Amino acid sequence: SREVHQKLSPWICYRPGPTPSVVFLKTHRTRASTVQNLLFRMGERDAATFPHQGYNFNYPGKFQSEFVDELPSGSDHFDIVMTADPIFITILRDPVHTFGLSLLFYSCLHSKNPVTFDVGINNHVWTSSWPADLASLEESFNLVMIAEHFDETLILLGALLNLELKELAYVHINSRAIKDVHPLHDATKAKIKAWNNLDDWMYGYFKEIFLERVKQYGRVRLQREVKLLRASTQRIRQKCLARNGVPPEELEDLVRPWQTKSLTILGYEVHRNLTKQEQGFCLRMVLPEHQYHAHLYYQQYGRDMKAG
Ligand SMILES: Nc1ncnc2c1ncn2[C@@H]1O[C@H](COP(=O)(O)OS(=O)(=O)O)[C@@H](OP(=O)(O)O)[C@H]1O
Repeated sequence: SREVHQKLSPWICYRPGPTPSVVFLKTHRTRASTVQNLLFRMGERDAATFPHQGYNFNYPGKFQSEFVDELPSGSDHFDIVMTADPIFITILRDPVHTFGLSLLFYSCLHSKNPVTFDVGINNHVWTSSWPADLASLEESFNLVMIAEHFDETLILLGALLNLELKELAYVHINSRAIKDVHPLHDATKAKIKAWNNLDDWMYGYFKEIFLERVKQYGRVRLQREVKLLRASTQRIRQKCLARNGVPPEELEDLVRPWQTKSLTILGYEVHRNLTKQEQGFCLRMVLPEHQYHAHLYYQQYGRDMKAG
């Protein structure tokens, strides 16, 4: 909205050079909002165009380029959805941890193999086309991040998109309040795994590929860079954050995450004694996704996003 936009506008710093075109497939409860936040920051840096259709492109319907119905003047669907050689990225997490959470979050969610559904392959039963489907997914995606190795995959993302350490700094977006975190018993974990056998299989497949990528990159080099990333992120968090894990009622509208009926989602408060430039950076790092969408929309179209 205009208000969000006005509070955020001082930060923009375009970077010269070619700007990559990126497609990020956002899976559910996989730490994807945290990745999305840094991709939004990168897009702003590059004055990129973002497609919008509400907040979620009609999910759980399939994505269609026609959804991107409001285009900046002078562009057409082809420009926006099909730019040459986009970089495809997604993130997966062990289904044991995402499954129950997804159901709590989205009552409309497909109840079996929700992540397989998210990536667009048959999520009901194993069919003989499954191995080929996975292979073609692997071919389509330049990087499948693995949430359990978040910082390691972030380094791979940084290498792919040519991002600096500062641009990879993050806070955990969409964290649940501790009262809403219930550890699972082993028997429940086994049941979830069996119920979501396709998600589990896909996760295992891409985890192997990730480990292979790590080998190619160089384990020692990766660990060294992860250490640097953690130190830099730590410094940035100290500089930016006045408070972590703040309940919604104590946050101003700008930084209050969207809440669900069953879960409390926590947010962050940014220090007040920052320069305008620093404040622009720090606010963006903690900005919940709805506010960030609204800001990008306003920036692109010069008007507020329609409700709904
Ligand atoms: N970097 C990093 N490390 C560890 N955990 C992280 C990280 N980033 C996000 N999170 C946790 O990811 C959960 C939210 O996932 P999503 O952003 O995919 O959720 S959503 O579907 O978009 O709502 C949510 O998990 P829970 O707090 O367990 O619910 C976030 O706290």
